[in-house]
Amino acid sequence: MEITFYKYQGTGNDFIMIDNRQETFSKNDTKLIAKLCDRRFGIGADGLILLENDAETDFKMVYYNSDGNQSSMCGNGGRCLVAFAKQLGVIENKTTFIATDGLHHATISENGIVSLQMKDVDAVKIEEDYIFLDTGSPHHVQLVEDLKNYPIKEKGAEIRYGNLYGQAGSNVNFVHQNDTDTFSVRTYERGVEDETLSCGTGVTAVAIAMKATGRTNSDTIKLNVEGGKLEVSFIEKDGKYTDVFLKGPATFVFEGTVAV
Ligand SMILES: N[C@@H](CCC[C@H](N)C(=O)O)C(=O)O
Repeated sequence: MEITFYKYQGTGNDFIMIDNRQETFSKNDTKLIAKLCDRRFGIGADGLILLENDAETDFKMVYYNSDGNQSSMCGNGGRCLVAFAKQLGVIENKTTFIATDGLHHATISENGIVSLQMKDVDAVKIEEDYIFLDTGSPHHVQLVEDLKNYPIKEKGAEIRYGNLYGQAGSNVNFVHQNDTDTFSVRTYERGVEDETLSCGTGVTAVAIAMKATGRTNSDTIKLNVEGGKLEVSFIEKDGKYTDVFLKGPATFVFEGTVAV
């Protein structure tokens, strides 16, 4: 059997997109999904995303990490899925879709910039040397001195598999402040078990964490990631974050078919 797939990337976080509105894809085949994401034996990607029909919204998002397991919300993947939905003709320039963490509203510009509304954040756990919050996926955030040379995979895995986060683990974001409203971020991603070039829920967590700890007074924050630039904006009132938007490019790379 052959399946048609579309490869997208959002600031270097890359995904296999599949139109599963006919529900023909083997959704529970963890080994197949991991093989499709494998960068030597498969197509290669940080994750795989299914676009499915939904009775109440434009479409449903189903997200898998490259380990083949279904996971929590993917911000860059959500942005790429909006662009994919437009390419398929499912939407024009705005949409509401459902994902594992609830409803998401989004717009896409003519030049492929997607602004995705993320879930509200009511709880930010501030510790002495790190911050933890959930932006649709769990994120550990900590500032480091020399981000450029920091051992991301080694230190990220220590935290991800350490005692802090138990069986579920967490994504881990290492941060450097560049100026009053700009930060550089490198992310170790749970379920990829390596550094990715960008993580959308991760930079959203960093932006909120930097506001919550007084590192910035801005409500629109620029994030430099290894694969490009993203922007996060929000409304903060009494430690609650609403109208949270993740904005940046979502790019179609190629279309193909693969034997499964
Ligand atoms: N790259 C994603 C995050 C995907 C989910 C994450 N790896 C997890 O399992 O929590 C993003 O852009 O948010």
